[in-house]
Amino acid sequence: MKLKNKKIDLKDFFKEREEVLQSWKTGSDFELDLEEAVKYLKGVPSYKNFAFVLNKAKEHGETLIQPRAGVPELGEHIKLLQYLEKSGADFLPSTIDSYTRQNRYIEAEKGLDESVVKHRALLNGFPAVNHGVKSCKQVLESVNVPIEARHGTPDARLLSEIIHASGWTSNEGGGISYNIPYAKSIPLEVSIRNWQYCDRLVGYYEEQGIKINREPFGPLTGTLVPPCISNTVMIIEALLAAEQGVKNITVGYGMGGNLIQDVAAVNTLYYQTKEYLDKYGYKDMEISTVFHQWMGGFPADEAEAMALISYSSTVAALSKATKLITKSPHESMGIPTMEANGLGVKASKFIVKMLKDQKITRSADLDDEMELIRREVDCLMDAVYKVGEGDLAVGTVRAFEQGLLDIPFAPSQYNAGKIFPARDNDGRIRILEFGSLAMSQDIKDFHYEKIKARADSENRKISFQLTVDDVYSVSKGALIGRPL
Ligand SMILES: CC[C@H]1O[C@@H](n2cnc3c(N)ncnc32)[C@H](O)[C@@H]1O
Repeated sequence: MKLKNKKIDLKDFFKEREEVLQSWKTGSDFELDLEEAVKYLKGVPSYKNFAFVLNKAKEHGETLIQPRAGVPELGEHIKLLQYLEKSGADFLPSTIDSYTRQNRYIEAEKGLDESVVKHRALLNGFPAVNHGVKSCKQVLESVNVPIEARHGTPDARLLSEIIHASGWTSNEGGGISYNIPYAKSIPLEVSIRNWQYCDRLVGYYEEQGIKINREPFGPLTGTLVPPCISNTVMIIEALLAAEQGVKNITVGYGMGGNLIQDVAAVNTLYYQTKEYLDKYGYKDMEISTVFHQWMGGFPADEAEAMALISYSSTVAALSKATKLITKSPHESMGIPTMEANGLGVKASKFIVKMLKDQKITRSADLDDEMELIRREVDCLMDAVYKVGEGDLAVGTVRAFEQGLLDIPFAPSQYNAGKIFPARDNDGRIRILEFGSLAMSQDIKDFHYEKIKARADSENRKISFQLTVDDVYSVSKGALIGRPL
């Protein structure tokens, strides 16, 4: 099918839906009949509707807390979510396992069965497709806050059908953000088209009067991603979703580490997402932002990990992001215990409450950083529309093919991987090697100057070593990877 950024015709959607529901046995559950699903979704109380709770938080200038969490067994997963709700989570996830993310439902089934027999988690998340709608409804009915599916799935069509029919009113991901950082060999035109389907399903529910939130995955590879790149991907995915009828969108940003740059990035992300949605005719959009606590390497020491979680929460609160995705003191080891996950929620909530009525004073420095990000994003967006001859979906595929868009440290063969970031003397993420990134010369010169100043202050030449040192520095307790 020829990719284009156009709302999928309902007739074509229903036809494709038949195939999607046949891709695993739980797809034929009666509860997936759309009338059934609409009826159930209309019965979800507003305090468990993700879009409703987000809109309210935005109105009151609140930053709400959400962890990641998912274990294979239904009973254990419910216990985990109830514990995290008690720890103060305003939203709950269900983090989906890696087999499900690759549509490998046979292995997910085996892992789930073995987990039940051995009463041990043998999957790294909750296999929602294998559980099916009935069990996913049980998860929702066991908690008192909204639930979102969090995963990393290039083809999330069946997963999205099942979680929404189960009353989970938010879904994370997108055709770029759940492909390039997660998969090696999925063509972008495939993942973008799959996510147009997921967004069209949300558009269908919106047409029935049901609000559903969509959250593109902001951090991408979570390693020194320049704000202009993640913001551009967010704006593209917001535009693609809006074309399919999505109305409630949370655009995301992964903490970079420098306070001013992070606050600038979140605020510019919000304003430019709104600006581009307005510009392309999507007027009645409800936009919010989500800040992800540090996504790079974590210190092993639990006190240092908690300090990093608290610092991340401070930045999130000062950026006035609508939502904050938390980490735990077990981050450096892997999936946290329930208790450790709860500690991350509690500490984050405490900091956010302490900063509720405080804000960063506007300054020339903050304004300059916001203006820089705005100009960088405009350069990239202009290039995408140009190379796509006006079509955003086509432009995105071609921009990645030509390296005009390029995400650092991504595994995908469809990503050029020629761009290298490094921090400047304040620890702000700059671009050391631009590859073919579509950026104006004056901006390139600015980045060079900033990195040169840092290299000079460290008495060393500009080289890829700066990038390498910065990849590891935070886990070693410093923002900038200075020579010893
Ligand atoms: C995007 C990567 C993040 O997701 C986290 N993560 C992945 N799977 C789970 C999981 N099953 N429970 C809690 N956190 C999880 C992981 O610790 C990392 O912080």
